[in-house]
Amino acid sequence: MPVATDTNADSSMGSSERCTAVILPAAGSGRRFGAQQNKLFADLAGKTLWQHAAERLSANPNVRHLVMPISETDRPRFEGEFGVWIQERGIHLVPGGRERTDSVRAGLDFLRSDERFQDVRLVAVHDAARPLVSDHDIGAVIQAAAKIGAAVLATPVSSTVKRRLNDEHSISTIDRSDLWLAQTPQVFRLDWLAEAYEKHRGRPATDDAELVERLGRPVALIAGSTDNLKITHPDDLPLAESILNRQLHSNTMPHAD
Ligand SMILES: Nc1ccn([C@@H]2O[C@H](COP(=O)(O)OP(=O)(O)OP(=O)(O)O)[C@@H](O)[C@H]2O)c(=O)n1
Ligand SMILES: C[C@](O)(CO)[C@H](O)COP(=O)(O)O
Repeated sequence: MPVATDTNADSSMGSSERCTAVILPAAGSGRRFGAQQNKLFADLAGKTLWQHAAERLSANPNVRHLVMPISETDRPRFEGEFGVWIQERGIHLVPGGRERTDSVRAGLDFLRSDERFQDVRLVAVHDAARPLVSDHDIGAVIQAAAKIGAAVLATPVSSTVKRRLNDEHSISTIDRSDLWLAQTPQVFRLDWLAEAYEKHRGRPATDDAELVERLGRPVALIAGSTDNLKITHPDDLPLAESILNRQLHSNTMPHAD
């Protein structure tokens, strides 16, 4: 599969064909982060992680709707402490599920069940735990999906990859030359993602692209940035703070003439 690093999107494709709804899965438990609360409520430069993610996706001109699957445990906090913020941005809260795919399915079912969203052609699924995705990368993956039907952001593997065999001291090395680390947003034609979830019978999948791959559909790989990290472990938060400082600083630095 060729890797598109800069999509020359089909400019003839009108904005209506790129009308995008975002599903922002936020219903996880943050087990690996180890906090008392859902890691998505962690503070990053004065805003929570999920708010950074929601704002960045909403800033793309193709994004018309945002649906956020949440856990019922967190619902009082989302509706209380953040209720006005959510309402002002027209974010729709839906009950998430046990697995990430259950939460995405819930968001997808909500989009497909309501005529308010009949203009949607593309669905962008983005982890609420990825607060630092860039405008450029969001635009690139949406444009690629508008052209190809499906696209994911990813970064090439830059370290040697080892597989641990049965004996803990036995390992093997995997050829990394065509290996990429998938990120989100992952963007799909609505009908492709709907078909993928209709045919999904619970076989584990750690991302949504895998479900669309199982249909045999093309999925473009769009080279993204390592800045777009997923906050998974406690050490990821200070790393995100330094990345955000750099992003903010570079945006405000006067351009050298
Ligand atoms: N049942 C689930 C599981 C995950 N997610 C969301 O999917 C994204 C990526 O998942 P991950 O980073 O694994 O978050 P958690 O599942 O919360 O983390 P952990 O596996 O450590 O519990 C997160 O925004 C998370 O909230 C979700 O909406 N529903
Ligand atoms: C979807 C994803 O972010 C792509 O890398 C990743 O698979 C999510 O994994 P998680 O264990 O649900 O965080």
